[in-house]
Amino acid sequence: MADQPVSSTGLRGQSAGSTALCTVGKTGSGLTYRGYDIAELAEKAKFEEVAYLLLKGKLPNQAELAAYITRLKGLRGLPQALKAVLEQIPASAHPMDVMRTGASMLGNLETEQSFDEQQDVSDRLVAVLPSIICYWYRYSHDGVRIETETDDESVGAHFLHLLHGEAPSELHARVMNVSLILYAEHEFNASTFTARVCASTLSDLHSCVTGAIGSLRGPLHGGANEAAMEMIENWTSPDEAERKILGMLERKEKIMGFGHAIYRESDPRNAIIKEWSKRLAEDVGDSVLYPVSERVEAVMWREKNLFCNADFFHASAYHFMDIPTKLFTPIFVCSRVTGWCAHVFEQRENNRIIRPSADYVGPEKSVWVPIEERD
Ligand SMILES: CC(=O)SCCNC(=O)CCNC(=O)[C@H](O)C(C)(C)COP(=O)(O)OP(=O)(O)OC[C@H]1O[C@@H](n2cnc3c(N)ncnc32)[C@H](O)[C@@H]1OP(=O)(O)O
Ligand SMILES: O=C([O-])CC(=O)C(=O)O
Repeated sequence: MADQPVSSTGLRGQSAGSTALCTVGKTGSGLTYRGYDIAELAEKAKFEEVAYLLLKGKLPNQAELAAYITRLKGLRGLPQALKAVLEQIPASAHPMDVMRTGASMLGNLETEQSFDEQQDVSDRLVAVLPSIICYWYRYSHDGVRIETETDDESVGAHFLHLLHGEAPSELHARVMNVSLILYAEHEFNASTFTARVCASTLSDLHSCVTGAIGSLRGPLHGGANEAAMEMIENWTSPDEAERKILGMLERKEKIMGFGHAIYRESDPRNAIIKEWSKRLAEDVGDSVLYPVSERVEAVMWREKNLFCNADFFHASAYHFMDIPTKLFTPIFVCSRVTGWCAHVFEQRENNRIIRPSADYVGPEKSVWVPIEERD
């Protein structure tokens, strides 16, 4: 890569295929799912409606949505063999590794036998991923074997119910709904591209999703919401936050939750989750974390013209709902699985194996040296 201009590394700015699912940054800061603006979806839709839109190709009518919600509710149970695997994973494991193992194990137990089953497999994944992470978390941390088949109407409420052992407040269920909508889909981001590359070999859906979870785990992608929380929770006042951020910038450290590969002006998801974070801060009587987060946002803009991406205010929002930091990125998985699966369907519909070329920068010709003569 040494001779490549920085602007073209990481495939930046190059089209790697087409999609009818999503536009990102088309006017510098916009985001649409199948043509619907993210702000409208976050205000008016249920996450399950958005999942339907992405996976089935159109918004459901009332009867279709009711049937879809009932269907998802019926798919929340965990097979005994999967519970047994989850019970083996220590409390010290990273929950994203648990998600990866959970998705992979499910692929052993409920293997996608043909692409005709892809809708069923994706519905099952949407319904069961919250059960997987919460079953492991409650077993490994609290020693309880929870019943994952709740009657909650939404994926978000189901998640919070399993995590906290009681149905969530209306406010928390609402914020989870918005959060899951915001995270559902984002064109050719790293994890989705991973899923599409895997799909392009005609592999199964569980393999595509398992690979995508691995890509989402990193702090430059989905892992940034956890990394942002680990940073801001150390600061007890906006002034301290400002001093620390200036120091980090001086040392050329990356500030997690800021910047974006595609957006140039702002990430449209930020204003939405920020507003909900503010509502939650008021609800819990916070006078530190939200003001600290706002100051970090202001300093980053003033110093570097860098804006918050979707992850930054998700950190405080999730924290205010009493969600342990290490479960932040798994929630992202519970949402993005809809986008991943929809992209796999799209890839399969018009497939050619994804196989780019590389610019070779190694030695021209190497001379073989017998092993006993090597230094
Ligand atoms: C849901 C999501 O996945 S959103 C992304 C979540 N990830 C993060 O929040 C991690 C922090 N952010 C970053 O690392 C980057 O902004 C990325 C990975 C998101 C995008 O990377 P790139 O496309 O390479 O960023 P971009 O080309 O815009 O960077 C321009 C400059 O800003 C700097 N920069 C970008 N983001 C940051 C940041 N968060 N903190 C400090 N400096 C930054 C870069 O180092 C680069 O500086 P340079 O020109 O001196 O090398
Ligand atoms: O698009 C990206 O590169 C990262 C991102 O914001 C997402 O996946 O939601």
